[in-house]
Amino acid sequence: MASFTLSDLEATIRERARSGDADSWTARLFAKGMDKAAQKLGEEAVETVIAAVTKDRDGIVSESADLIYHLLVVLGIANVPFDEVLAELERRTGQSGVAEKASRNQPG
Ligand SMILES: N=c1c2ncn([C@@H]3O[C@H](COP(=O)(O)OP(=O)(O)OP(=O)(O)O)[C@@H](O)[C@H]3O)c2ncn1[C@@H]1O[C@H](COP(=O)(O)O)[C@@H](O)[C@H]1O
Repeated sequence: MASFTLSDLEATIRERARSGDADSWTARLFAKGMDKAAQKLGEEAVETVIAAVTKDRDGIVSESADLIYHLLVVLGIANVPFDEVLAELERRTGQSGVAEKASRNQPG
């Protein structure tokens, strides 16, 4: 079980973004802004999908790591703390996804 948490990664991203270092991928993405960061997030999502459908297990692990990192960068640029996403996930516990979807599709 990894001891590294998404909070650790979020803190690193915040620190690297502030650093403005030219050799920091994070700082470069923050400098380029949301459009570029969101584009990278989309690319990593597609690469994760490709790894999944081709049953490339190592690829799924590696592309998921890229995907999650870039999601945290996008959240950082949007000033959304990851804790807010966790709170939303917590709010959803206890309700099945199927029931939630059905409740959204009620007429009126
Ligand atoms: N987890 C990551 C992480 N995952 C992916 N990446 C970078 O994201 C970039 C993705 O670029 P590309 O799309 O060109 O790479 P690719 O997806 O392999 O694409 P292909 O070349 O395969 O098409 C690469 O430069 C990766 O190094 C990351 N960069 C940083 N981090 C974390 O952020 C920390 C700070 O990094 P810096 O900001 O670079 O100091 C690091 O110590 C890590 O903990």
